[in-house]
Amino acid sequence: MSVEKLIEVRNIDKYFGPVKVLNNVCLEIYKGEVRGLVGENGSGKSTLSSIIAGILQADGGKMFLKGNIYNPKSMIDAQTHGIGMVVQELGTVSNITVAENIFLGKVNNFKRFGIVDRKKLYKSAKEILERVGITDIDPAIPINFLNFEDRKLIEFAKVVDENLELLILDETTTALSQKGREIVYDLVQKLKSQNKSVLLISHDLDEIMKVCDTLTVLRDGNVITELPKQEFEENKIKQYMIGREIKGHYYRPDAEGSHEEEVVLKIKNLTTFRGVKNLSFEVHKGEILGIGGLSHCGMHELGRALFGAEKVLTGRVIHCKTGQEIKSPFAAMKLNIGYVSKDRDKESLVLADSIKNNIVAAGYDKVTTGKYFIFPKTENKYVDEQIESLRIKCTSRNQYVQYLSGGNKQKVALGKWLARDPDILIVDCPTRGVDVGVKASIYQILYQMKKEGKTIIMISEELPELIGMCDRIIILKDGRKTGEFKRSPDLSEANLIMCMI
Ligand SMILES: Nc1ncnc2c1ncn2[C@@H]1O[C@H](COP(=O)(O)OP(=O)(O)OP(=O)(O)O)[C@@H](O)[C@H]1O
Repeated sequence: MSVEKLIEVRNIDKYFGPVKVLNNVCLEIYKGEVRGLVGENGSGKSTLSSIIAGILQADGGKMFLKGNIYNPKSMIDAQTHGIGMVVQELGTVSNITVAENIFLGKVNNFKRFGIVDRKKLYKSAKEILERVGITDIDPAIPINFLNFEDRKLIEFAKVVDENLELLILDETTTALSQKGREIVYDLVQKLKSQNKSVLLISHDLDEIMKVCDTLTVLRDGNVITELPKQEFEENKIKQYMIGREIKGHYYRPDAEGSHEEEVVLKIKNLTTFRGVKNLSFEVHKGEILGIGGLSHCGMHELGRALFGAEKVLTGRVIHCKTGQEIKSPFAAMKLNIGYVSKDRDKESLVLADSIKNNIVAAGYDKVTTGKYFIFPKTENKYVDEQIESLRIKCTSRNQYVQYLSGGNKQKVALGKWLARDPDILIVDCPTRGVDVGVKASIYQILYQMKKEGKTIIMISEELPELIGMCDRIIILKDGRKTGEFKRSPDLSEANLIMCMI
């Protein structure tokens, strides 16, 4: 890290309507520095980084880039100044190719005699992909063919060009599996060695402590402290973030697995259109079953198939109590099965609607009195219980979900199903983007559900979460089961990884 200052953010204020979300924020990033930015959900991290990346404009304060006033009017303007950001949710455009996404707005540069030279376009895109370490994605395919993780990686390729001086990563790694994360960490190291800078937003404190040189903690829009690497200490950082100590167990406290005898779901020779290949297993009442693996292992498709939302080629998912086959989300919901998708903005939430309507959407039968009546009081209580227990940071239950921070959106996606109290809950990356305090509460809620005899199927890319919470873990590779582990104090990440690669 050099002593040359790249960017200085001085006394930045930001309001959304009457609400002040950044208050007099100051931040400096030096050349070759990897700076972490942490804070609770809704503390202002994305807002601050969006201002630096030209996506939002500040209401007060100044920014300087290499000593000169810096006031980007748009993301493209920021990029021409060497500042690129990978946003929290999907930043790619559907229905066009990977290459067209990479060269969005610049495809005309590949025109010869009025026609786009596709060969040249794909070749250039391939070079860019390789530059960031992505070798297995064909630039000519429509981006819709890729899963969430690969689409996220394409965004890296888009922002990392020779011009880049500061790369901002907003909660990107939690959307990635281990392989994707390694690509990102390698890239961060490469940029650092070239004296370029990185601003890394993450709720994964292990990652922050490993990757960053310095750290800024935000709370309620205020900078609480700045720490150099030698002062990084997990508990201290958590305390700065949430202003109190996290007491009790983070994961569940018991060391041995347990569940009832009763089998609630039977999966028989399941093969889906994408991902899953000839998979058979059973899930029990009162069990937390973990499903893990690398990004393309089929675990996300499996989650969708268990909820009847994925095209099944052969095999069956059977609800044992009724003997019914689960063939659609409607059938699954009638059997009191819930599902939280990894792709929360597209599959779990209606962004242009209120928190209240999103949470009630899965539970109309729970708030209806008699056959037809919904009393506002009952409905509001149903929603407010989730807002309180998950500490959803919002102006009111009527606030539109699109105006919530990423982590708070995730809480709404989860609250929608927790409120319904399902007998079987399938959660795909349940704590993605959620801060450490709420993460602990979510784990407690899931453990409590298990103790009440509910079944939870937890699909996760976070191995500590699987080890910490599950009674049993199934590992998939190329859509097939390659390992199965019972809960044990001796179980390590290395045991699981052996079956993943
Ligand atoms: N467009 C918007 N309109 C109104 N309020 C907004 C808007 N965008 C963000 N907010 C609010 O600003 C506050 C800060 O949000 P921000 O996304 O910066 O938080 P964050 O620290 O990045 O959170 P997370 O860890 O959950 O991603 C939140 O209370 C959020 O609801």
